[in-house]
Amino acid sequence: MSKFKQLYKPLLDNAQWETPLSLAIEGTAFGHWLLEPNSLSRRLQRHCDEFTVSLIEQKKIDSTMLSADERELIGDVDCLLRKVVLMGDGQPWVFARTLIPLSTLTGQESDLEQLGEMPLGFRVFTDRSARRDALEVANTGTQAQPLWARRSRLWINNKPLLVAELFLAQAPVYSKERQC
Ligand SMILES: C=C(O[C@@H]1C=C(C(=O)O)C=C[C@H]1O)C(=O)O
Repeated sequence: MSKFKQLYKPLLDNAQWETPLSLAIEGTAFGHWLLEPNSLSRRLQRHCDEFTVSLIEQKKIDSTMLSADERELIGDVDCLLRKVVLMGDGQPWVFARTLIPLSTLTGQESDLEQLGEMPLGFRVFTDRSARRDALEVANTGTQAQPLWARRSRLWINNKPLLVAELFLAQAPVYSKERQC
C-alpha cells in the first residue's frame, strides 16, 4: 500500500485546485461524482459488492506542515493526517488524504481518531450537522487521460476537516455507462 503513497501523494500535493465552474465540469459524464455533496463512500458502495477502506497512514502533524491554502481553510492548527485507499471489490478507486484539526477531535468527535478501516464518510454523514463546502477540483492527469481530484471541507458540529480525494483510473467515475 505504500506504493499508493509514493505514486499518488505527489499528485494531490501538486494539484492546481480550481473552482468547478472554471473547469466547467457540471453536466459532464463525471461531473456529478466530483460534485457529490453527500458521502462519497456511500455512493461508491452502491457501485460494488464489497466496499472497503485500506488505512495507509495516520499520524499527527504540526501546523507548520500545512500549506498556506490549507491553513486558510481549516486554520493554523496541528492536525491528524489520515491517508486511505477506498476500494471497490478489491480494486483501488480513490486515494484520500484527510486533515483533521486536533481541535475537531474533541467532544463527540474524539472517535474520529479511532476510525481505523471504517470509512470516514460513514461516520461524518450520519451526523445531522454534517455539511460540505469549499469544493475545488483539479485534473492531475492530461487532457486526453484525465485523473480527477477534488478537495473539500467538511463540517461536523461546526468543526472543520479537509478531505482531498484522487479518483484512480479504475474508479466508476471514468466508466462510460450511465450511472447514478
Ligand atoms: C469524506 C468521505 O469519506 C471518504 C472516506 C475517507 C476515509 O475513510 O478516510 C476519506 C475520504 C472520503 O472519500 C465521504 O464518504 O464523503
